[in-house]
Amino acid sequence: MINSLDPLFEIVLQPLIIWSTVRFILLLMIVAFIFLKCVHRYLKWRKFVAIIDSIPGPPSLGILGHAMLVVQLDRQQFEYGTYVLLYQMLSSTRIIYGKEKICRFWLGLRPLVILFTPEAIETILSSNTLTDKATEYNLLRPWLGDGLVTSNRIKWKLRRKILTPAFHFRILQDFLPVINEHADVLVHKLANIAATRGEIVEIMSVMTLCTLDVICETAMGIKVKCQETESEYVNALHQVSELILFRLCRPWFWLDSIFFNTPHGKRFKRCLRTMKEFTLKVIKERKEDWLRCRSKAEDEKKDQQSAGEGEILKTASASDHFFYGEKRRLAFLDLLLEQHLDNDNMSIEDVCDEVDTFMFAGHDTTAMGISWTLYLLGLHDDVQEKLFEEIEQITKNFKESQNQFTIDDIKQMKYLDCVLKEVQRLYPTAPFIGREITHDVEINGYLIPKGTTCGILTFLLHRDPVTFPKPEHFDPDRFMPSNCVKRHPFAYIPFSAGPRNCIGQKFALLEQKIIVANVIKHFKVKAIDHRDKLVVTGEMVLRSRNGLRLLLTSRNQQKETFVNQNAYDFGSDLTVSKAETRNL
Ligand code: HEM
Repeated sequence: MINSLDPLFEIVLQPLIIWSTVRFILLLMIVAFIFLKCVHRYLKWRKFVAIIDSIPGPPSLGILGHAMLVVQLDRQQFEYGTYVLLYQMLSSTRIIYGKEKICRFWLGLRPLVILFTPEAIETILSSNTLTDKATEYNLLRPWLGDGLVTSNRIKWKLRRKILTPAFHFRILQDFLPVINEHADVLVHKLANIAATRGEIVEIMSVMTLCTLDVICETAMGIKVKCQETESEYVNALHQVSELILFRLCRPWFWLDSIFFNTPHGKRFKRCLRTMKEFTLKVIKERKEDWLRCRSKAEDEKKDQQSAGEGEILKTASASDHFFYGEKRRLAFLDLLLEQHLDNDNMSIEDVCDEVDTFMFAGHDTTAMGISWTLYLLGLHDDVQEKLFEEIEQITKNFKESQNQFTIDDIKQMKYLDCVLKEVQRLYPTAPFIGREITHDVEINGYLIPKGTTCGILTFLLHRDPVTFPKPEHFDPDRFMPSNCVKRHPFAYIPFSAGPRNCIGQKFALLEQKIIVANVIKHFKVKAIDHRDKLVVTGEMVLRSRNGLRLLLTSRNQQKETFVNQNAYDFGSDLTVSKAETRNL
């Protein structure tokens, strides 16, 4: 019997047994490999946690990190939201960790290292290899996609190269009439509000609409008249920025599949749709103009070619008609469209990402810069009067037909320059700059390992009592050239520094100067609330959650004919902001 099974055993069963054994050994090896990999990962993670925990910071709760703090703060039901409390806690980091000059937190499994001294910040910002934005910026991606603020590495480098010419001084100079025009509309609007509303104005909401008008017409080449009609875009923008912060401090909402199925996520999507519709409209209108002008230029070219070679030289100006036009204006959006339509360097999605990015970065920032400036001027009468004298001195020399500030006038606004700088010191529009640590670095004797988020708090940096004695004191003279000589180059960085500094800073200064000069020329401003009454919070930009209220008085009632002039129609409802202070 056994003998009859032998061939069967040899032919069928033996290979089966061998194969099963091999499979078992292979499986064992795979399991052992996965196990060892997990152990390796775990040991690596333990080492990483040990390194991070050697940096001074509050004790945390394992994988929840400091997220439990958010849950505890949520229970306080603070009127202006948990994020405000968190921000105020971060802003007091120096009180506890001032000696160590560094502090770390855990956002779930992500370590966040906070820096607030010039030397430490220089190490990060001056590096050509640490240019990636922090992973947390990914929360902006559903909105800003891969635009200049959020993109990294090759994409960012290429975009930065393409977009830099749009902010050339010669081009900015051509924007002066547009900025002056919108400042004029603003002055009329403020006069109207003052006349019909008992003169108290919440300035942030008014200013946001003005700067949105400016960015749309200068950078996008489109008149949107936000100052004269209500803007759904601005309301949606406020909600989106609040929701991003809501999400940021709750790591359990970082997964899209979870967040977008919550009521907050659904509201985020609705607001995003409103904003995208607005930017798409802007792009569509300009693209149609662009195509119309291009075909017109091509027709002219053909006509001139058939007329003879001598005429061909003229074609350049014909095709440039649109870009430079009679007013010599090259909108930033045209540059994008040129890359999209002519050079195939950008898809239409890329254009949308950049438009969304610049619409946001180009208006909310300057709106806050101007609002904080007017607010602080409203608290410091002496500074306001000195500034008014400077402006008077300039306008006294206006030629007879001149009613706008020119580039030479702006160059003379030296005191205003100091005022704007001091405002950005105390209330930096961008209060937080985040970088991804992509290779180990050493700061203040502590190793910051790859995979850490580095947070630069300009709000704290600018309050360093060594660099800025009596840091809470508002004193524009700090920025007189002779007082800046010995200052560390990274002690004051409202526009960031190094390769990823603000591309729009010259634009921002120009716009802020023209608008502030126009307002102060026409009104005396007085702040209603003292600084300790403000609920200051570092959202995407630094704002006061309970507003910045100003009392406006016309400087010369007799001369001011605009008050009841109705030169501009602002609609029946002058309530321009529906800023929601939802308790997130
Ligand atoms: C008072 C006004 C402004 C302030 C204080 C400001 C500040 C800043 C800061 C601090 C950064 C670096 C952010 C980071 O690294 O996370 C930045 C980047 C940027 N800003 Fe501004 N900004 C202002 C106005 C503007 C304007 C008017 C525009 C456009 C017209 C603009 C466009 C940008 C862009 C595109 C970036 C990203 C640059 C890059 O990563 O290469 N900003 N800004």
